[in-house]
Amino acid sequence: MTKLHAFTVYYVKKARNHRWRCSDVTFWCVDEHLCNQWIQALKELLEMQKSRPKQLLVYINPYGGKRQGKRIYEQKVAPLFSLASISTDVVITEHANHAKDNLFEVNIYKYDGVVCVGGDGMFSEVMHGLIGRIQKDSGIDQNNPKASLVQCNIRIGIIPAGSTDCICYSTVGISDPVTSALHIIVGDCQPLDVSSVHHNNMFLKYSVSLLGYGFYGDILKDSEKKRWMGPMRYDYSGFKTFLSHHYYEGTIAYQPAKHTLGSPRDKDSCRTGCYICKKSEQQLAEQHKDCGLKHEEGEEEWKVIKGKFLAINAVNMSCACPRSPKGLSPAAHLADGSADLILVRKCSRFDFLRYLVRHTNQDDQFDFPFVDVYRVKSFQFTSKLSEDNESNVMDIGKKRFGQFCRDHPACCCNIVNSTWNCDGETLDSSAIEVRVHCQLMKLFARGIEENCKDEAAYSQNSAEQLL
Ligand SMILES: CCCCCCCCCCCCC/C=C/[C@@H](O)[C@H](COP(=O)(O)O)NC(=O)CCCCCCCCCCCCCCC
Ligand SMILES: Nc1ncnc2c1ncn2[C@@H]1O[C@H](COP(=O)(O)OP(=O)(O)O)[C@@H](O)[C@H]1O
Ligand SMILES: [Ca+2]
Repeated sequence: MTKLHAFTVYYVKKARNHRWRCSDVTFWCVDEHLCNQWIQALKELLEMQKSRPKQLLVYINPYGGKRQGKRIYEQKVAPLFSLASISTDVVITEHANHAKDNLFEVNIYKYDGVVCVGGDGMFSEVMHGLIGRIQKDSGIDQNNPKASLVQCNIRIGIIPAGSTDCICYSTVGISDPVTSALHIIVGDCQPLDVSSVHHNNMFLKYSVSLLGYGFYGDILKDSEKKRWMGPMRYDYSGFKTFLSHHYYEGTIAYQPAKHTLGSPRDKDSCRTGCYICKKSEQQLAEQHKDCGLKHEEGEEEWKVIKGKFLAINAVNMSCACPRSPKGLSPAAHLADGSADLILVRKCSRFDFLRYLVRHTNQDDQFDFPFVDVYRVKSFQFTSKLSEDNESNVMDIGKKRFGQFCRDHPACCCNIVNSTWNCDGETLDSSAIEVRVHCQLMKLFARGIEENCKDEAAYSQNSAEQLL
């Protein structure tokens, strides 16, 4: 009988396992003026949310993971962005390094954030583009391993469409494109530690998830030849690498992270609004203030370990992913200015398997006599082979034996080098120097939220997050 007026509110609904969904509710009203007042008030409230992005630059890797990046973005993400009035410039990459190079050319400062659709490798590319561009614009030389890098305030959003998607999983709690899109829309912000990797005063790469030598380096190297297999390539190469059971000899020197409150053996992990990250960042800033710039990090205590290792893993975050929901170091922190250095010494195949299996269950993977874990702010690695080469102890017999071993990898010998797996990209050098830069960049995420047991709390919270 009477004409009804209406408006629809779209909001975030929290579902199980850290999944977010977009839901809507329509309000009806007979009074047109009242209806418009409500719409106006809601628009003004949204306008006040300054952390929400309005303009985004999007890079899509059409070949990542199961090659679904373009479809995922167009079908699941773009409609949400347009609902939230976010305007986008979309680049579908045509080759590796396209996104990275592009970030050095475009006016990045007009965007509120950069979104990458792909896996950890694609994220790494975008991160290198952004951090590299900011350093270039600020006149910082990335080749200087001691340079104090300029923080990047342009946030990166990850729409997972890759093979491992560990960075997304470890910062959101799930690899789900819709959940990640909603975190971008509500303007979440999660600072992230970044490690710089150098060799002989030459910048090689940045790393945020896994920097792995031995087991994970060998898996990556083998799996690159099997890209056609998609994400399965890692299981195939993982199995092969497990059987080959290579160990590598080398020396690690590290500086313990004294500013952090936590330890890698803690029972509690990094969660939204993490107190340990906040406190550790403050203490690090105070240390820097107290010591002034004259305090050289090189002067601080270094600990040295020599040995034969099946794997050397340095992680800036837990590295949780669907394959291992608790990750390589379950208590690692996203933004405490430290990395967890995990050393897995030579052991039997059976023991190594026991170690691997503990990544998938509740048992402690550090509780083995052949596994050590340290929280560090920097470390260096030199393989036995490069040490020998550098000191010119070139034994012809050893060289021949090295050749023999390359031809017969089943012999498990330790003469050849492995490669470093740096967030899913291989590094050219085996000798590296690594330094953690506290909170160098920011993501559109909020860390993993504490599991909410009470279902009612989900619906109560949901109303706060209007789109
Ligand atoms: C027996 C089962 C053991 C399962 C152990 C699983 C441990 C998984 C830890 C994964 C840490 C991942 C760290 C993240 C790395 C990514 O940055 C990086 C790049 O990702 P992107 O391709 O998306 O760009 N990904 C990777 O380097 C891949 C890591 C490979 C993980 C697969 C490991 C499978 C191991 C299978 C061993 C099988 C032993 C079987 C013995 C009978
Ligand atoms: N158009 C493209 N063609 C080929 N390689 C690309 C393209 N765009 C990005 N890449 C590269 O592909 C690599 C893997 O991408 P990623 O999205 O991480 O997929 P995956 O998780 O399957 O490894 C990255 O190193 C990236 O530089
Ligand atoms: Ca960290």
